[in-house]
Amino acid sequence: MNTPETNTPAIEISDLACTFISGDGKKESHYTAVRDVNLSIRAGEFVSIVGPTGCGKSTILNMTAGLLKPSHGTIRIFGEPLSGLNRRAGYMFQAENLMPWRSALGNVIAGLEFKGVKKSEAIEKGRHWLRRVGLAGFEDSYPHHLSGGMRKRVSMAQTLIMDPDIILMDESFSALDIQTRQLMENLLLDLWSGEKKAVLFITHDLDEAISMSDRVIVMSAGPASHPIGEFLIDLPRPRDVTEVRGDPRFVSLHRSIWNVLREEVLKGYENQMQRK
Ligand SMILES: Nc1ncnc2c1ncn2[C@@H]1O[C@H](COP(=O)(O)OP(=O)(O)OP(=O)(O)O)[C@@H](O)[C@H]1O
Repeated sequence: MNTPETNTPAIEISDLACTFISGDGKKESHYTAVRDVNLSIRAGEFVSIVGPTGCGKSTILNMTAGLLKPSHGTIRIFGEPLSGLNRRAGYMFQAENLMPWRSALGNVIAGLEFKGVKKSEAIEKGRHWLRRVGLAGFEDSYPHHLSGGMRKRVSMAQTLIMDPDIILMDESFSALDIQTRQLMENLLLDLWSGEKKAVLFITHDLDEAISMSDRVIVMSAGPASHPIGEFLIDLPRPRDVTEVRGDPRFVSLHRSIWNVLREEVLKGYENQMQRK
């Protein structure tokens, strides 16, 4: 039987808007990046947001992380209105966020140490998570001795060791070469299938979105960007992100989503050029 907690959406975004105000006080300019955003993500669901460049994907993610305050609307996390940092979420950015002066193990356990977990317990958990991301034996290596893919694995362990109910990922793998990227995507799916966290995944890459997600949301071009399409990805799991791309259903989903996305991408470029 489901508990009330599992029936409640992990993330519920209602009438969300974000207007950026810039200027020096004498001359202000307002830019509404997103408006009328409504989105609900179940516990354990993997949802990707795709959209043209500058449509506000990161803005939505930052508001869901509690790093940016909405200008309008509400975000509920497991039913509770979000105010301040989203403490039920772990966040993985595109950029490197490892501390260069700490070893791989030191980086992985930093969050637990900050929370006051006993050192011996944190180390045991850290070793366990490094093993799970395929980095057993690299506990004492420093970030500058690790490849980009290995550093990403450390970041993943660093996020998952905190056991968040929600994982927020912003273009997390886009800086990696294609082979490493697909390895990381499969690793993430593998870990996710065991842990069943809610994942909100932002990407430019439609193939990546389809191959990983339960649902793909398409955003309109900005300003005042909002979801304009929602596609259920009914591909069987477990999935291999490379193999699934050859599935005829993948190809037909790709075509349907791209039909909606293509026009927005063109509009997005035009709008960006006009703002220059
Ligand atoms: N602090 C800010 N002040 C003013 N405008 C901003 C600010 N942050 C973002 N914007 C604008 O808001 C819009 C949405 O930005 P955001 O980074 O969320 O888009 P995105 O979809 O994640 O972009 P990309 O796909 O290129 O990463 C963009 O046009 C951006 O220029």
